[in-house]
Amino acid sequence: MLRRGHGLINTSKPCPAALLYRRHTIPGLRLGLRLYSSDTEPPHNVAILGGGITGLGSAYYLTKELPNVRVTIYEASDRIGGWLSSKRVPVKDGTILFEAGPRTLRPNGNGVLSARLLQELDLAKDAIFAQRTSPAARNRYVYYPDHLVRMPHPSVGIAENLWSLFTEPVFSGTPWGIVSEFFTPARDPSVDDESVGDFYSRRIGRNAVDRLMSGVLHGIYAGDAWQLSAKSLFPAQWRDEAELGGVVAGMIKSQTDGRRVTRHEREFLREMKKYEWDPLLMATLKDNTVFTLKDGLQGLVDGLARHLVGKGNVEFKTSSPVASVKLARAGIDVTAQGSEQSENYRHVISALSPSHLNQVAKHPHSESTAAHLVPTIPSVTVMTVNLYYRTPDLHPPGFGYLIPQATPFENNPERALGVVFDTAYSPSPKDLDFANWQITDTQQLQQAREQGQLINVNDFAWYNMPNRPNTQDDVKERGTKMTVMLGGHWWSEWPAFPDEQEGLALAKSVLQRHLNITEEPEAYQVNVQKDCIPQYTVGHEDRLKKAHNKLWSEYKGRLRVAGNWMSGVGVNDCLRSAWDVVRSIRDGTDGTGLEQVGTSEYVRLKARRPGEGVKEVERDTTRQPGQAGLMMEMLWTDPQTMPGRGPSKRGVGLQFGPDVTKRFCEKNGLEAVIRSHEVRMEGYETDDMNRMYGFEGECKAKYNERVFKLFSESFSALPLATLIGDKYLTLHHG
Ligand SMILES: C=Cc1c2[nH]c(c1C)Cc1[nH]c(c(CCC(=O)O)c1C)Cc1[nH]c(c(C)c1CCC(=O)O)Cc1[nH]c(c(C)c1C=C)C2
Repeated sequence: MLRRGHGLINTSKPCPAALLYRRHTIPGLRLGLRLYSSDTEPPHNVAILGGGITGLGSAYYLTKELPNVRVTIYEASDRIGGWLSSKRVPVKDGTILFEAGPRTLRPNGNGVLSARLLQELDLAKDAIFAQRTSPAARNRYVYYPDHLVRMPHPSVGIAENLWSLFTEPVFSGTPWGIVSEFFTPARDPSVDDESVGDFYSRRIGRNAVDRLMSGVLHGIYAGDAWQLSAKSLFPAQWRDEAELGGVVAGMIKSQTDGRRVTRHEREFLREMKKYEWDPLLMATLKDNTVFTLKDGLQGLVDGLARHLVGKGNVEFKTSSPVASVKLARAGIDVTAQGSEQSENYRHVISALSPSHLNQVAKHPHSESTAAHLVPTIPSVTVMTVNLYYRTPDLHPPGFGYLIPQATPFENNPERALGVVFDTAYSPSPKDLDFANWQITDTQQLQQAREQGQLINVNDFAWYNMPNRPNTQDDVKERGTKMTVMLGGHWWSEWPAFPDEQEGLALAKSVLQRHLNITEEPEAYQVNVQKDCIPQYTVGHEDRLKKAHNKLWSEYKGRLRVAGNWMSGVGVNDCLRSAWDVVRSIRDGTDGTGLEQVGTSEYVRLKARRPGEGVKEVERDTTRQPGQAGLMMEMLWTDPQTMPGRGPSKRGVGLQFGPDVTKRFCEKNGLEAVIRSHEVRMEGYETDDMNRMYGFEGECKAKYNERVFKLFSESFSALPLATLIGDKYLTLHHG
C-alpha cells in the first residue's frame, strides 16, 4: 500500500502562483520500493548521528514513543550537548556560571517541548523563570547610531513610546512605513524568494531593515538581512503579501479570521493542548517569557542524558565519528571511523550538519557537489565572550542590546552583533534576601504552592517556593555578568578568526565604547562556535526540497534528517525537528525529515475573539467549583492593592494586584472586570437570592408573575461569568 508523503517535491521554478507549493509524486519511482512494516521486521533499532540537543531529543522521543526500540547515539567528540555548554568558573567570593551558547529558552511555540521536558525530566525545580514584568522581558535595546535606544513597550506608557518613536533616528521612517505598507502593491508573482532586506525595504522602508530588523536578525541568526530568505524566515508574511496584498492586511486577517498555520502545525498544536500539565508549572509558564536552569542549559543536556542512561536501551558512543552510512538490503549500515565492521539499523536519524552528512553519505569515488546528498547550507561562526565584573549594575536593566547593520563603522569597528545582560536572567543575592520579597510569610507561600498557585515575590517566578529560588551565581555580592556576541556574517569574509586574547580585547573595547566600562573583568571566557548557526539564505526552501528528493530516492526513508538547518535555528526548533522525525518513524509515515518543507496545506486556527478564553470555561454541572482550576479562581480570587499576586485570605484562590487586572484586560481586549460584592455560600445564584434582593417584589409589581418566573429561571441558568458586548467581564463571584 502506498502511503502519503513520500512523493518527491517539485523543485522546478513555478509558473503560475498556484503551483508554488504543489508536490508532485512520481509513481514510477515508487514501484518496487520495499516500505518497511513493523510486523515483519526485527525489533526496531535506530542509530542517531550526533549527540547535540537534536540527537538527544531524538533519542528521548524514540524511547518514549517506541519503548522497545534500541537506540545508539554516535557522537564525534568526547562530550554530548553540542553547542549547549555551561561552565561554572571561580571568582573571589564564590562561583559564577558562564554560557558559551544558548542561555535561555522560550516556552511558547516549539518551546512547549522544552517546557514539557522541564516536567518530564523533573527539571522545573531547577529552573529560573523570568517574569513578563521583569526588566529582561520589558527592556530591550538597540544600539543606533551611538547610544542605546529602548524599544517601545506598553509598560513605559504611550507618551514615552511616542516620543521615542518620533525622535530617535533608529525609528526614522518606520511608523509611516508601517501605515503606508497597507497601500503598497504586492510583489510580482514571478518572484520566488528574496532577501528579508529586499522584502521589508519594499514593504516598510530601508531604514526599518538597516536600523531595526537587521539587529533582530543578528540576535537570532547572527546573519545578514540582505542574504537571509524572506520566504523561509517570514513564511506567513511572504504568503500574506502574495495572497492578501500585504503584511498588515495579513495581520488584520489573522485577528479577525484566525492565525494561518499548516495542517501539520495544527496537529502539533492540538497534541500539545492535550498535554497534562502540572498546574503550578502551567501557572508559572503563563507568566514568563523565558526560562533557564540553575546550572545553565547544560542542565537540560544532563537531564536528558540521565534519563536516557536510566532507560537501559540507549547506547552512547562518544568519540565515535561516523565514517559512512549506506543503504543495505535490510535497513541501513553505519560504520564508525576506525572500525572494520558496520552495524545495521532499521533507521538512521542524522542530527549532523548538511556538510558533515554529505561527508558520511558520499559516494566513495565521487567528489563532485552534484553527488552531494544534501545541498550546502551556509553557516556562520559566532564568538561569545562572557565577562564578569565586580561592580554591580554596569548596564541598564534589561535583556541586552542588539547592534543593527546600519550602526556606523566608527561606533562598532569590532563588528559586534549584540550584548546580552546575563545578570537580568538570574536572581541575585538581593533577590534571595527575604527582606526584599513582596511576601515573606513562608507558610502562606507553602500553602499557595500546595494549591497550585504561583506567587511572585520578585521578578523571578518562584516555582519551588517556599524554598529559596534558584540562582546561577553563587556569590555573596553579585557583580555584572554580560556576554558580547561577535562574528556571524561579519566574519564570513575574514581569512582567520580572532584568537582568545584578541576576542577578549574586542569585547572589552565594545563595552568601553558602548557602556563606558573601563574596569578589568574579574573572570572571562572566550568561546568560538564554529559554523554554529545555519543561514537560511535566499532559495533555502528550494534547496531543502531538493534535499528531500535526493534523500528519499537514495535512502528510501531509512535515513532521516533533523536539526537546526531546516526550519528554525534555536534549541526549541531542534527539539521540534526531533519530535517530528520520531513521530514519522513511529507512525510508519514515509519521509526524510524534510517532507513538510513548502507544504501548501494551510488552515486557519479559530480566531480568538476578545475574552474568548473566558467564554470557553465550561459551567460546572456538579455545582461545586472544586479546589483548583479556573472556575475556582474566578470564584474566590480577590483584588489587592499591592502589585503582583499574593495568597488569598480565604485560603483558596489567590489575590491579584491592579497590574494583573490591567494585563488581563489588555490581553483579552476588555474594558473592565465587574465583580459582584457578595459571596454566596451556596456558591450559585438562586431564586432565594432574587427574593432577598427584592427583585421578586419589584418584578411582580412592575410586570407580572410570569416575567419574574422567566427571569429567575434565566438567572439560575446564567453562567458564573459572562461577557457583555465583548467588553465587560462580569463575575458573579458567588
Ligand atoms: C549564542 C548566540 C545565539 C545567537 N542566536 C541564537 C543563539 C543561541 C539563536 C537564537 N537566539 C534567539 C532566538 C529566538 C528564539 C528563541 O529560541 O529564544 C534564537 C533561535 C533570541 C535571543 N538572542 C539572544 C538572546 C538572549 C535570545 C533569547 C532570549 C530573549 O529573547 O529574551 C542574544 C543574542 N544571540 C545572538 C546574538 C548576536 C545575540 C545578541 C544580543 C546570536
